[in-house]
Amino acid sequence: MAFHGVSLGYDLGMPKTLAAGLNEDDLILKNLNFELPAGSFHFLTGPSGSGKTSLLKMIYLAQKPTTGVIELFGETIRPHDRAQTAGLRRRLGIIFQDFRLLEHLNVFDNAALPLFVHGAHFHEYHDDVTELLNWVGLKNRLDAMPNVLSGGEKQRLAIARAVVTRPTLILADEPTGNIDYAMGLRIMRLFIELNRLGATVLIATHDEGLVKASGMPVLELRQGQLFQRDVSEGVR
Ligand SMILES: Nc1ncnc2c1ncn2[C@@H]1O[C@H](COP(=O)(O)OP(=O)(O)OP(=O)(O)O)[C@@H](O)[C@H]1O
Repeated sequence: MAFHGVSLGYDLGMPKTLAAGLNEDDLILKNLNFELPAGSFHFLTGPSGSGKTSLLKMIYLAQKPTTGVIELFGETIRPHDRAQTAGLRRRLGIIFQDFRLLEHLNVFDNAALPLFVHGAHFHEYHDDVTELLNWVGLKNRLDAMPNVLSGGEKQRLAIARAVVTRPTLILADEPTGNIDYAMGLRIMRLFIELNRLGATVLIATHDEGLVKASGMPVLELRQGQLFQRDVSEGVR
């Protein structure tokens, strides 16, 4: 995954276009050039409003950059190429800040949905989905509907659903925002394990405690620029 000269500005909720007249001060993200090597693990930090969600959205192809080019899995993203978008998205696991669970499906079916959509059969994914839900502490909630779950339980379900397909790239937006520290550490261990198995991981977070405890490198957004911060302390 790589950004080449990527900038982003918003205009009335829509990404600004060059034709609208680019003013450097209007840009949320300014001329970003960086690469996330395959198999790497990074946190993405920065003050509220610094553009973390916007940056993730561009990677998962929900937001077109104002300028520049993004490469995903070795392909240059063509924003209007729907077939390409669908193909690339299949390799992504996304944990949204607002969970995006399906209210009419129970916990098990929400977690299994990406596999079901890919044509897998219940007997093929039953054990895997159950084990994953056990890992995120939802083993006793398999039949519960999303509307009775706590914020933390919804978040853990969203995490399970995002990683159930063993995606090539995992993007998470504040994945531990609603859960306690001990469960946050457990979730981090899950991400680290998936990373060890080959997934590239990028996690936007405000949680400096978890960042330090994980000891993984940090990309920090400040005033539209991206800085690399190495975290030497911490336990893996
Ligand atoms: N669709 C949009 N239209 C206009 N402005 C937007 C839009 N989305 C985000 N913004 C603005 O872009 C800036 C960056 O927002 P973004 O949500 O990317 O930041 P963030 O770092 O993820 O913030 P937080 O940590 O609070 O979630 C903010 O000033 C926000 O108001």
